[in-house]
Amino acid sequence: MSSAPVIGVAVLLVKGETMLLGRRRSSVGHNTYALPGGHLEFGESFEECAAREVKEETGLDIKDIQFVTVTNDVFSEAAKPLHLVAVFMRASLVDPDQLPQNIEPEKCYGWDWYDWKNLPQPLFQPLETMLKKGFSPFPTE
Ligand SMILES: Nc1ncnc2c1ncn2[C@H]1C[C@H](O)[C@@H](COP(=O)(O)OP(=O)(O)OP(=O)(O)O)O1
Ligand SMILES: [Mg+2]
Repeated sequence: MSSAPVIGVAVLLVKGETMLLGRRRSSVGHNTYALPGGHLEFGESFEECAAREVKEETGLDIKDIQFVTVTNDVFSEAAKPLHLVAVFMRASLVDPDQLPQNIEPEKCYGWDWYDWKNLPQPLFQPLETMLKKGFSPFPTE
């Protein structure tokens, strides 16, 4: 049986040459490194969802939230198959000195900043898909 596609919002939170990633503790993409993010709720804009999910998961306050790209992935081998449309938003910190907190430790092993050129593996599939499309948050590189 298949269910309707899910819309997720993923936030490329960029600080210098690094981005914020956490290792997932959720069933889909367990143990993979993912951006902060989650379900788009009824009536929300992508920008609102990005700010809310980052706040809920890390405590961080973000600004300059902009649409980047969208991915379309099917996790057919998952225990509960999932069709995920992920909307990628880029953002920066309101206060560059603010530290991420692991507010939902049951869903994430912890947040850290990773060098864009040396990302940890494995990455969550939508992020992998986005990178394969040739996207870079640091276009001057
Ligand atoms: N970084 C991400 N990249 C792509 N999709 C993501 C990302 N984070 C979450 N999603 C998608 C996949 C999930 O099916 C869905 C829900 O996110 P998930 O992190 O599993 O729960 P959540 O607790 O953050 O969201 P909610 O509270 O809305 O259930 O959103
Ligand atoms: Mg999440």
